[in-house]
Amino acid sequence: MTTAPAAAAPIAFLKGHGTENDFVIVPDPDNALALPAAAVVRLCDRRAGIGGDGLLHVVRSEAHPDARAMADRAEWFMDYRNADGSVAEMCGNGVRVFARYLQHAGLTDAGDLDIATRGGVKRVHLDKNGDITVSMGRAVLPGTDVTVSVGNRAWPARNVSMGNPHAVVFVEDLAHAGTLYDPPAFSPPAAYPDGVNVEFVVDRGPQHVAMRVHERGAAETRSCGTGACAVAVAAARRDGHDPAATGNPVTYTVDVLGGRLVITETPDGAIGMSGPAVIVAEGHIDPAWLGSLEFAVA
Ligand SMILES: N[C@@H](CCC[C@H](N)C(=O)O)C(=O)O
Repeated sequence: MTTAPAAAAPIAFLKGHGTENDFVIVPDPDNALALPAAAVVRLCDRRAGIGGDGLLHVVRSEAHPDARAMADRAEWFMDYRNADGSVAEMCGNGVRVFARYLQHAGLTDAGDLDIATRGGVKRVHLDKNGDITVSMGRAVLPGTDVTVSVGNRAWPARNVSMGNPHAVVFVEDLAHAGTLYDPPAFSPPAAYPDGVNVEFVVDRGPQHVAMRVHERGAAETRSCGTGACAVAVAAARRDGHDPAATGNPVTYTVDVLGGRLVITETPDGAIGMSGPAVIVAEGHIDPAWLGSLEFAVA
């Protein structure tokens, strides 16, 4: 008598977004799933898969080699992947959606929690008004001269690191960024050896700007949290605001295509970002489809 092989267990997923920067969420506390880049690409595919700008792999820090050293400070690790399957150091909207997932799953209460990321441990506050605030750490502004170009237009850009790389460009009109299907060109190449997220920014009013973004590993998205922080700091320096020099915090409102983020930099250089984060759906991934993708259980 032959025995049929045991059917693979369905794999749970959720879908969420923060200011319409959207993510496939895959809870996997014990890090039992192998998530090769090809599987991430198909899961994030908006036609053949679930669809998302990126994927949030939810793993206990002690179960992931990239996070084990942070396990005493943060129980959960955001193993973040871009839609093209690449790994990124940090995702500001992602960490807020990650916190919303932990709350939704009953794994944390309203209040403060620490989340491990490849960009270090981030403190997240679940506000009573429904927004989520994340302490993003400090921006680094290397001061290198960078040029960004789209078509026959070129602009000087401000190089800002939020753990991941950004080029912030002030433009007269957001339409000048074009369709943003393709990554904007930049020079010199050595400024961003691993690629870059590019933000195009216009003024809306005092300490109020609007931006579009081309995200490394995803194309144009409707929001980017680390990008909004980079934009707020670049705009503040352009406008002559430096909290470290004056001792006063500075707040910028950053409008993105998918909503609004509020960014505050305090005199110690720490940057806080507030905005909404929503879980919109949950379900199960068909294991046969996953099998056809060679998406394997480790
Ligand atoms: N959307 C994110 C940033 C995600 C990573 C980025 N594409 C990169 O490769 O650095 C955010 O909200 O910060």
